[in-house]
Amino acid sequence: MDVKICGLGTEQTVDVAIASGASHVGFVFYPLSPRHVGPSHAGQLAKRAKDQRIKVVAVTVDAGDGMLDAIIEAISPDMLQLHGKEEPWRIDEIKDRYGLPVMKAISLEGADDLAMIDEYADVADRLLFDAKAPKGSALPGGNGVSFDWSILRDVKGDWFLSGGLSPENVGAALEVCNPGGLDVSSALESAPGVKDPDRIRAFFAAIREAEAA
Ligand SMILES: O=C(O)c1ccccc1N[C@@H]1O[C@H](COP(=O)(O)O)[C@@H](O)[C@H]1O
Repeated sequence: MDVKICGLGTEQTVDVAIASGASHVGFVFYPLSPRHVGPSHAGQLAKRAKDQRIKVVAVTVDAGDGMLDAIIEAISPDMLQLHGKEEPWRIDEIKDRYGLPVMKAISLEGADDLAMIDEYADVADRLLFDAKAPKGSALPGGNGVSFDWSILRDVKGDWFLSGGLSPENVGAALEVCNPGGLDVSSALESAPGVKDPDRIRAFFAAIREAEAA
């Protein structure tokens, strides 16, 4: 299973994520986020991951071409994660312009929201299901909020699950749905934006335990 550790900001935590088993590392380019990294620092972190053959994901929110140009120049990502309100036509445009795989985040609360899948399944290379942001949150993702995973029980495909995953609940999530990948951020932090190496290790230990059960 793919596992993406998102919102990394130091060489140490990039190394811990990779040593623990991450397939993907994510860098957040959204100034309102406590996990925001500037292109030059992200470039150094991304190089570290690429040297270890780990996929680098740039997380953006309704970014314009100028911002995407700068991110791609700085970190040469393997994938773009679009975590805003990007519509299908914009995803087509981004794919045409950059030739990179795109993962589109879809916010879910209840089964009615699954209709969004049809809208994006053909245009995005991968879908990522996240919880809807709480009212008033400045962030469209990275809120540490979960949703009812059972609505995904019959959803086919190689999608990523995210939204409030943690060492404590990832086993339960894997019992009720069948993602191709897991994406986690805020529950692995000791403070907003500060990843905790022990929490990263604990997340992978919990996945291994669930897979062995
Ligand atoms: O992590 C952020 O700060 C962030 C900001 C803007 C868009 C997306 C962001 N993170 C993504 O949110 C989900 C869920 O994170 P969490 O585990 O609930 O904290 C994940 O896909 C991150 O890539």
